[in-house]
Amino acid sequence: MSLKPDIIHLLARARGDLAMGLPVVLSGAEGGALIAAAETIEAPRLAALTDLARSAGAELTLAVTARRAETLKARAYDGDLARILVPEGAALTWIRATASPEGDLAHPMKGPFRTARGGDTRLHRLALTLAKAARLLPAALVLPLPDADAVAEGRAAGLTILPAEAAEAAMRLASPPHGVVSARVPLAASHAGRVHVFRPEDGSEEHYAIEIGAPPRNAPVLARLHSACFTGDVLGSLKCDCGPQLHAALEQMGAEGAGVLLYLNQEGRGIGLANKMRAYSLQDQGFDTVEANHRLGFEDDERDFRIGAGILRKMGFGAVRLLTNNPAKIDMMRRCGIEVAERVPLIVGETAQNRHYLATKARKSGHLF
Ligand SMILES: Nc1nc2c(ncn2[C@@H]2O[C@H](COP(=O)(O)OP(=O)(O)OP(=O)(O)O)[C@@H](O)[C@H]2O)c(=O)[nH]1
Ligand SMILES: [Zn+2]
Repeated sequence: MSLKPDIIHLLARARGDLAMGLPVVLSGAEGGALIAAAETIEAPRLAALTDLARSAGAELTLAVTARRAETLKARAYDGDLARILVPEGAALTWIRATASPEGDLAHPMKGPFRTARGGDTRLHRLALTLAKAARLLPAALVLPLPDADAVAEGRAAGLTILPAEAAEAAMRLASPPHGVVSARVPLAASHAGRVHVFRPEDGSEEHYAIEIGAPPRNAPVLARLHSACFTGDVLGSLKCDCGPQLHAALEQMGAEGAGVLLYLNQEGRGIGLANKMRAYSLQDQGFDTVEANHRLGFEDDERDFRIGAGILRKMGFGAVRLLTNNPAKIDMMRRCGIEVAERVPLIVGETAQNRHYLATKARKSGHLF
């Protein structure tokens, strides 16, 4: 048996390396690229990357999503992304300010930015996918490596070498979490509570299922797919309706005697807590929840609902009565092969502070209130 890591392990290493400011080598058919996350790279490694670019005569670019490019008024010739040319001698502050909207209003005239046009953008796209998977800002420095020798230098320096094609294929696949353990937990909403812990094969966050009673597997189960919201669920934030929705769903399951609530660690609709807090800062500058996501470079919703569907199936549920106001969740469940026999509305927790947030969800995301 080989002890070598496979592509799933290498992907987990790549996410960890990027999160800690280490570059990663993406290897292609011939050469590849050296990539680093704009949010975490520090000055000495940026200097090393710039030196390498200069000595190799290669163009260092900052890949950003088309959403971020729109805010920066940078031309996105590549559809969903733009490759901003990093000017000679650009400092770390330039990289960070281009990647992050924190200072956009204070310094509105950042550009003009020059962007690359033509050529292969595959590795840039993969770099952005990896940055998002590491819950970082979606912006990555990309330095093309001309040949196998350059890739070998990265290996010699101890960097993670990620075969690009295999990585793309592996990231497209859903990684169904497997059940690790379950135990009885009596809850205020029901004494017949049981918490199951699920662990994805790809080394990403664990997810939880809270089973109330003993719902039969051959009938639609009262179900809630709840995405983690540290501020709402734990702190009782008034900016959203998550906490009241969490408790109301459990209470309804307790009252009916059966149900399943999936607690999915997809904080901030899949962008992570740090990025959600960045979005909250933008909301304090007057942007709504969707605009804030876009200015950061994200789509409205970055969650992968295949995870929730996979957990339901692992638990033996094929049909649900889904507690939600979000029609996209119903569509996603159906597309993932879970029958939605009924939508059960879950309208609780409106406050003076979240009225605007809920109105935006209704107007822009089609929520049914
Ligand atoms: N990015 C971002 N995420 C937010 C914001 N406010 C709340 N969230 C997150 O949004 C998610 C809310 O998820 P859900 O409770 O599943 O809500 P939903 O998709 O609106 O659908 P239903 O509640 O089922 O109707 C949680 O992960 C929160 O952390 C925000 O302003 N920006
Ligand atoms: Zn919330």
